[in-house]
Amino acid sequence: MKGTDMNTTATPARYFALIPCAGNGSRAGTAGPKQYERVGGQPMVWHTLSAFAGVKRIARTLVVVAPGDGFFERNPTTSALVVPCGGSTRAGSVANGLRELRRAGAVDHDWVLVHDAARCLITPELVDRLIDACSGDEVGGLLAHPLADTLKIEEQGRVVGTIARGDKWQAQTPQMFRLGMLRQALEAAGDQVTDESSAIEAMGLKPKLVEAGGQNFKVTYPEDFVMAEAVLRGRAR
Ligand SMILES: Nc1ccn([C@@H]2O[C@H](COP(=O)(O)OP(=O)(O)OP(=O)(O)O)[C@@H](O)[C@H]2O)c(=O)n1
Ligand SMILES: C[C@](O)(CO)[C@H](O)COP(=O)(O)O
Repeated sequence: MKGTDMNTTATPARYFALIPCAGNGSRAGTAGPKQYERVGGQPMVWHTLSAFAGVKRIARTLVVVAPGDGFFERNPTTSALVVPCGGSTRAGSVANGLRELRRAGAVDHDWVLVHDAARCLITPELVDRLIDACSGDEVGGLLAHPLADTLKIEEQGRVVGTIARGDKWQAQTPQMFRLGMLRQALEAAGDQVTDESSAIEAMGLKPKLVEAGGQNFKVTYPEDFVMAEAVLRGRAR
């Protein structure tokens, strides 16, 4: 499918945020899901949601949580739509969230910005940068950062090769695509793809890379909490 197929409708496209928040954070070593751990005095996902609440162009934010997750019932402080439709993989959670967005009134030519709950250092400025860079684009795109380290190939604990890094970028989120195109791409790609861009690439399309710096990292390992705290403390000064 070509991106232009999605542009032929009379109503202007709106922007929706979809936050996959249904993981359990096994690599983080926390007692519960890492997105609810406190960072900078608040549950991590609060920072994520308040960044999106600060973006005027976002019509609605939908948060995908795991079935049975009671966090938002116990802490009802967000205007986002929270739906317990999480899947067993991130891609499954995103696909289910897209279905819920349609139920909430989004249509195929609307843009969806998919963003990890665990990328809590996102800012309204970065979200706006992505929207500005991609809303005139046929395909869409993602925030990303050029790789700074040399990349090694490992076999049994030893280096067997080095990969040239000049054209390598670290994919971040949000990743922004038309709802209809993304739904089709994920359906075709299956639920093992690790980001939306991979599914779109598998359709032969080339998402746009939008430089976002290194602070928008995903809190994945225990030490990432310390770094996230430090960044938030620096911003509060
Ligand atoms: N079945 C899943 C798995 C992940 N996620 C969400 O996708 C984002 C990125 O995933 P990741 O960092 O891998 O989170 P977890 O799956 O929670 O972590 P881990 O892989 O260490 O278990 C997170 O916000 C997570 O909550 C989701 O919505 N549904
Ligand atoms: C979507 C993502 O954050 C882009 O870097 C990443 O692919 C998520 O991967 P994970 O396997 O869920 O950690």
